[in-house]
Amino acid sequence: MGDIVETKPVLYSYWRSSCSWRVRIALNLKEIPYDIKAVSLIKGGGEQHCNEYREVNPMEQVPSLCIDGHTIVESLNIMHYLEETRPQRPLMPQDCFKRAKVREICEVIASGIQPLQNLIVLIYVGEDKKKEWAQHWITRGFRATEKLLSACAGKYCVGDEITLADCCLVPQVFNARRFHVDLRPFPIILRIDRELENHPAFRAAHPSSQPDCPPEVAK
Ligand SMILES: O=C(O)/C=C\C(=O)CC(=O)CC(=O)O
Repeated sequence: MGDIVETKPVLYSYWRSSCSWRVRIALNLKEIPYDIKAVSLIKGGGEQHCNEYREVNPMEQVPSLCIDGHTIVESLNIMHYLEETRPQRPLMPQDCFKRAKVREICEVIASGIQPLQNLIVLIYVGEDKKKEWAQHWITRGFRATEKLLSACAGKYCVGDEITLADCCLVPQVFNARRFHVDLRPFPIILRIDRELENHPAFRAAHPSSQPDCPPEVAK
């Protein structure tokens, strides 16, 4: 035994946060055991805004991951760190062009869609307009995603292996349904989502399987 104490990673997570969900999928796929510290984004105006959590994540958002003695924020960054430090069950292809395709889908979702329908943005947009707003930006982004997937999808987003792109896609489809986006124009997105819905790593990461999921919503 050395004097390094291996502690389990801790994920600051909220059951319904699509960005926390991406990281939960990646951790599960790589079979990395972790503990969850639930941060309620709604209780008392949001626990993410309290002083203690701002020290963890100055953006006052989830997820944050404490791992290897460090705290890391931003979901894509966390997933790439996991990929670089835990090469088991790779979530990036070997081929450079395919890697670019994975990052492309991830960016379209994580930069081009999700931030526009994020809780802080919807609060700013206001109760009256928020549904139409979210539908507009998700539909616009999914049009691009569907087009990109038509060139690179196999069984999953990029080829026939599960990648970080799939970790981003599935939670965004859930959000689209939450805002009643018409998904019929997006058959490839729907097919990949269906392909993954019963995968154990995806099921275990689902909002309804989370310790902080309200009992009336949990399955
Ligand atoms: O209404 C709530 O329960 C509060 C927050 C969320 O679900 C999460 C988000 O707004 C961001 C997202 O996951 O895209």
